[in-house]
Amino acid sequence: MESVKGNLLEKINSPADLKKLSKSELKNVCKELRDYIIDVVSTNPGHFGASLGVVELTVALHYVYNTPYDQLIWDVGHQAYGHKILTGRRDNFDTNRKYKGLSGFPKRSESPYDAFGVGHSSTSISAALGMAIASRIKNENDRKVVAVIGDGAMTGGMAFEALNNAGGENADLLVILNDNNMAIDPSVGGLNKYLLNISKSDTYNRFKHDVWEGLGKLDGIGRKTRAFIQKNQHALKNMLLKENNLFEAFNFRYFGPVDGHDVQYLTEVLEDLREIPGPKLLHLITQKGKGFPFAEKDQIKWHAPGIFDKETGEIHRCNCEAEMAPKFQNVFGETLVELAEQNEKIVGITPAMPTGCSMNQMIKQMPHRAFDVGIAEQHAVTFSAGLAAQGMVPFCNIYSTFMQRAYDQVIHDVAIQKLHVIFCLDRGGLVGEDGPTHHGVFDIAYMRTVPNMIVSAPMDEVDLRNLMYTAQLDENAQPFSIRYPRGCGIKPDWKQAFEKIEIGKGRKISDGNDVAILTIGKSGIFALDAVKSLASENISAAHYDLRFVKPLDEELLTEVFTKFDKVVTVEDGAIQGGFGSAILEFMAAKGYSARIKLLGIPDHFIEHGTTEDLYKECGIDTNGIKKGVLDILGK
Ligand SMILES: Cc1ncc(C[n+]2csc(CCOP(=O)(O)OP(=O)(O)O)c2C)c(N)n1
Ligand SMILES: CC(=O)[C@@H](O)[C@H](O)COP(=O)(O)O
Ligand SMILES: [Mg+2]
Repeated sequence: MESVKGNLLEKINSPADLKKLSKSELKNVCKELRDYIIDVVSTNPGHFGASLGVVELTVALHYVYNTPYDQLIWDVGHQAYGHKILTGRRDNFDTNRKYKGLSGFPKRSESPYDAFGVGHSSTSISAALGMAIASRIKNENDRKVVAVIGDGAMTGGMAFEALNNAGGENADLLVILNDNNMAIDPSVGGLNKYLLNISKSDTYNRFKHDVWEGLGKLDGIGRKTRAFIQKNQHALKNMLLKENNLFEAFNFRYFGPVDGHDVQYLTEVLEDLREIPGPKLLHLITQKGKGFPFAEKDQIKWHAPGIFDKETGEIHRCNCEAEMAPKFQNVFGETLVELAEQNEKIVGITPAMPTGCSMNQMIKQMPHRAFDVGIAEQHAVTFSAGLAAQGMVPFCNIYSTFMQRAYDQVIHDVAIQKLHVIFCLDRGGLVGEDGPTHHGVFDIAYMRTVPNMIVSAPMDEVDLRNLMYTAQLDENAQPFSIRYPRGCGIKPDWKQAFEKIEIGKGRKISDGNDVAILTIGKSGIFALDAVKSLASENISAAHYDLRFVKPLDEELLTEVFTKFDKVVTVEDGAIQGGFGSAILEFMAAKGYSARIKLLGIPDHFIEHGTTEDLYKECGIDTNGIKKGVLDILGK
């Protein structure tokens, strides 16, 4: 447990303690809080740069607002470590993201200060509006609600749906746009250009700053005049900027841009804004990684760096890379470039995860054929459909969990029209410390129900490459999904010549007589070891890697159900409607009868922890598979 340095933070067990301090002490609180976040995250890895960027905002918000009565919603929530530390979780913050420890994101069940559970982007304004309207209905007129949303999250369509509705309702809420010109990678799109223009517009800012500073020197009258300016600043801005402010077009009063690292100034601004009714947007300019030079300098790497040395900035590499087994994402990234070099119709699309999915390689080498569309999964899918409708072959890479956002677009815009879009669902399966908001465990079920969709999952990196190669062939011009896990595979020698895979074809990995183990995707790797362990107990288990969930390899399954009357299926995915369900459907349709055990994710949300902890909890690791076989054999 890292010890808190300095004597202010160690006395803050809730925002009530913070409020006892004078404004002049807040700067020191920020320093201690920032140092504590650096200390803990350097040894207990998690999201990093984002929390450092909102230290001052976090202190100012809990100083001015009456949390938890006033409600504070953090968009995505990866920047809420300071919020957690100030709201009674300082002493157990070292359990952040650990199995049975604190969640890495705000979570209603964890604290009354966590007004809304987050993890997926762009939800905060909608949730805040719901709370504001509820307060209005309940006549809780003194209750305030604040949504803190980043410039990246603001590119999510849902944010604009909420702005529109909030403006129409004339709801009393404050949206704080935390603009650091970064998502995980640099922010993209027209909104980014617009925000840069506002932030850099000298005319307005110079006037604003000079007048504001001048007024600051006059206490009483200064405050009142400042409040007057704030109340009427949109007219002032229009006059000076002679342009309609995007947010005011949604009937929001726009305030800013304001320095997000001046805690005293921020506190005063928030005190004024708290008393102004109606929809308001405060535009803050912050720096991701603020106060930690390595993170300020390389904001992408320090979004979630892993374990690091806080003195030298050296980041420890994850084990698998040390063992030279590549990450699945890197195999995807390199293979995509290789295929694009030989097929000029190939284009790449990622909704704001170029580094996360390794499409940054294609973006760098072929900038006219690879697109980061912002945090906009629904748009990414239909943008891909448009590309395919004109003969391109889009590789649309979306994390399995984030693809949940775009399910209708997959059906309505791609599958019904049977367009040749290749969905690469990275992070398929349990992802570990990000927990239930990020586990990609529903994609097998949700993709296999879609007509015209080919659903596949490689067991290793060689098969990932060959599935990608197969998917882009003209003969397979239809919707195609390939799901693969976070982290590393098992094949250091993965870079082999492409081999076409027959659609729907699975493979027998090893023969056996007592039981058949059927796996899909990375679960097959655990089955390899389970078969060996069972053999040492004289149990002969056959292992089949089905490779496709749809279409199923009916020839292989006929062999299985002809030979075996005991079958175990394994998937890193929801059992309900998943791979095992597909096998049951096959059995029923063909009239086979066998004892069958389905191993996978049970019908509840799996919390956070290491993937080892979680695979064990779900019984889909080597020991879990072995136990499943022993159970079905009655041993
Ligand atoms: C729907 C969805 N898509 C993608 C992500 C992955 N993601 C997490 S944080 C982030 C960038 C957020 O940028 P911003 O809102 O500006 O916050 P910052 O990190 O700059 O503080 C992304 C793309 C997500 N959490 N949710
Ligand atoms: C907060 C968020 O949604 C992303 O930062 C996500 O945690 C990235 O996941 P990976 O670390 O698997 O890329
Ligand atoms: Mg940002």
